[in-house]
Amino acid sequence: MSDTILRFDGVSRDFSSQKGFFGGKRTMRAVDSLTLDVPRGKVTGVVGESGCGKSTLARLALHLLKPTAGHVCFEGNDLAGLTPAALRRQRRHMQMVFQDPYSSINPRFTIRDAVMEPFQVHGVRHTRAEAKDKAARFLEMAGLDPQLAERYPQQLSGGQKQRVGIARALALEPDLIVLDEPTASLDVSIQAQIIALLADLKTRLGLTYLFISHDLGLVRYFCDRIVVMYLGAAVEILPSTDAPHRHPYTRTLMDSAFLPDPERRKTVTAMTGEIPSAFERPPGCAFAPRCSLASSRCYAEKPVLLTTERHPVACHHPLD
Ligand SMILES: Nc1ncnc2c1ncn2[C@@H]1O[C@H](COP(=O)(O)OP(=O)(O)OP(=O)(O)O)[C@@H](O)[C@H]1O
Repeated sequence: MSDTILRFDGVSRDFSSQKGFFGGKRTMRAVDSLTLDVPRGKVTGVVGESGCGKSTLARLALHLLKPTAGHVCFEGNDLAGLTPAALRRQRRHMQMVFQDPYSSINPRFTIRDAVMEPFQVHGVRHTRAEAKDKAARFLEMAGLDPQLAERYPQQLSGGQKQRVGIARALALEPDLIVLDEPTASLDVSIQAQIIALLADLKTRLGLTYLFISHDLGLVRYFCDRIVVMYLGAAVEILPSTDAPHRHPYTRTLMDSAFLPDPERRKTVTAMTGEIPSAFERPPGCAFAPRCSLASSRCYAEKPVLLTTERHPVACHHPLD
């Protein structure tokens, strides 16, 4: 079995939109030539400012979106090359937890129906009694009293709803779970409980997580490695949470986070300048207009993600 469960190989994703009332279509690149291995059994965090392509990456991972270019391979299989039936079989092994799990669930479903729905969608045959038993087991695994199964989502708190979202993701016994801002809409204390639950499930079930978040403190706490994205591209892949930041963007981003530990707290640096438009990408480094180290080369030549002696970084002038 390969150490890599999921691989993005030169993946790009474009979106088109109408330009003005009489204008033609114009295209923006939300994910740009991304090559990334997601190692089995680890938590890979994806961070970056709003609009940098994190959610698009999450959807590409599960083939909820098709890449415009490149390949997304799960367990070595290019998802775009699978028949619909084979893709459905693969999807059983890869699930997603959304920020708001109930945005995609029928509000007239009971909690039990919501947890059992993946069995129907994926054609997993169970008698009603077996399905009920399984739903109770997964609710318990997600830290919920199975007695809640008869209730409706609107009768649950935010944290309980997210636990139902997690139970639903577990129902098909996946290997990979993509977590797209799973705690972003929860209170801090509930957030901590959900993260503790996810950490426990990962150990117990040997899961792999792709964890999308804009919360840098949380990513540093929960993830084994961190992918830093900027305008659709991975600019640095930190192999551990204490690895030195070599891309000027990573350093500014990390320094702009508020750290609870006063020992580790640095002077907070605000990110200045605007992110270039994804409709009109600059020819060189997309971070150059905001970077104090930018040279003429940075404006002219796009840096590629190269594995230096330390770890992959896409910068002409990486920091020591
Ligand atoms: N379906 C779509 N149609 C057109 N543009 C889209 C679509 N989905 C995403 N985009 C655009 O792609 C870019 C990346 O969006 P994405 O949601 O992936 O970013 P993000 O990093 O997850 O942002 P946030 O943290 O705010 O959720 C944005 O400019 C967004 O407007």
